[in-house]
Amino acid sequence: MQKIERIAQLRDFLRPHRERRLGLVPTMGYLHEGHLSLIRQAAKECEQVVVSVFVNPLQFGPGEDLDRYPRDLERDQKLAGEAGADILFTPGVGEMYPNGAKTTVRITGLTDRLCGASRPGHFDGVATVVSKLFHIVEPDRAYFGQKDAQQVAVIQQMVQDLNFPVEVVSCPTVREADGLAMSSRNVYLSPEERKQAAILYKTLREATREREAGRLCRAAEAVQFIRERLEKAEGLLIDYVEVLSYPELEPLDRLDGDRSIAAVAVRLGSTRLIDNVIWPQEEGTRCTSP
Ligand SMILES: Nc1ncnc2c1ncn2[C@@H]1O[C@H](COP(=O)(O)OP(=O)(O)OP(=O)(O)O)[C@@H](O)[C@H]1O
Ligand SMILES: CC(C)(CO)[C@@H](O)C(=O)[O-]
Ligand code: BAL
Repeated sequence: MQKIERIAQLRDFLRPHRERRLGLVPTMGYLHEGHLSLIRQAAKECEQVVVSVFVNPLQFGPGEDLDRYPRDLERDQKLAGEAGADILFTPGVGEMYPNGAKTTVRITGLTDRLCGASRPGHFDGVATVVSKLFHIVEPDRAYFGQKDAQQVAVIQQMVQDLNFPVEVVSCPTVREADGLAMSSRNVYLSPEERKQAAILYKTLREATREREAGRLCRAAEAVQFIRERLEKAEGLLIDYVEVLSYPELEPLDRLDGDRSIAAVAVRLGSTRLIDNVIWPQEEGTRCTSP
């Protein structure tokens, strides 16, 4: 496993191996089983795997947790290597944005809702850095987690619109034993908040069961069902609860037609957590540009 910090060095390293199928797993580091599942999937499908670790300042808003975002490159290198990564790409901010960030990639529409609405500019930052990573690495496949379902939809749209020759693979959300979606930010939770956090997936699962039993037929009913339960949880502040079409993220009436997403974002103390389920339930998707 090679750790590379410089873009030019990464390109030199990859150049002689361009005939090999190359997988990219973009991350912000502090790796956990969720990330490792993406790396293992990439290693299964690709002959060479690049994992990027870059805490991208562009996707953090003012007052967000850029400065305290957890970091441990040494541990990331060990875990990524064990999971099957060949290269850990760890550029600094100056390497990625030597001129500041004068060029921005913006996907409209899809980014108006959910985290796009509650974190203005977030997806501009994500799309900009992911398009840079696609240009730098030129992967055949790129792996993302369904935990960040809106991010997957946004990247798929970007790949189609900008004709990136890359297949976007979305992988199922990996969860703790009590159902909490793994996230680097879970380390911010106090022991009490950590217990409370299980309510997110518990509620989404209950809603899924109700929908499958035919007792939740409309998006508005599902939103109300989820909201009512989350509102009862002590110390938890709802950012959003939405049920939309997926991946279009358009408002929906009935739930028995198109694929939909039930997505939630909450605050527990100083920690913002997100989770979602896709209805009908599925195990990740694949999408290539036309
Ligand atoms: N629990 C998980 N299961 C599957 N994929 C995940 C999980 N958590 C993160 N990922 C995916 O890993 C990639 C890198 O995510 P990131 O480094 O932001 O991790 P994170 O744990 O989601 O951190 P954050 O706390 O910032 O949400 C993204 O594609 C993300 O969707
Ligand atoms: C895709 C990503 C690595 C871009 O910074 C980030 O948004 C993330 O970790 O999900
Ligand atoms: N996993 C999404 C990255 C972010 O929250 O900034």
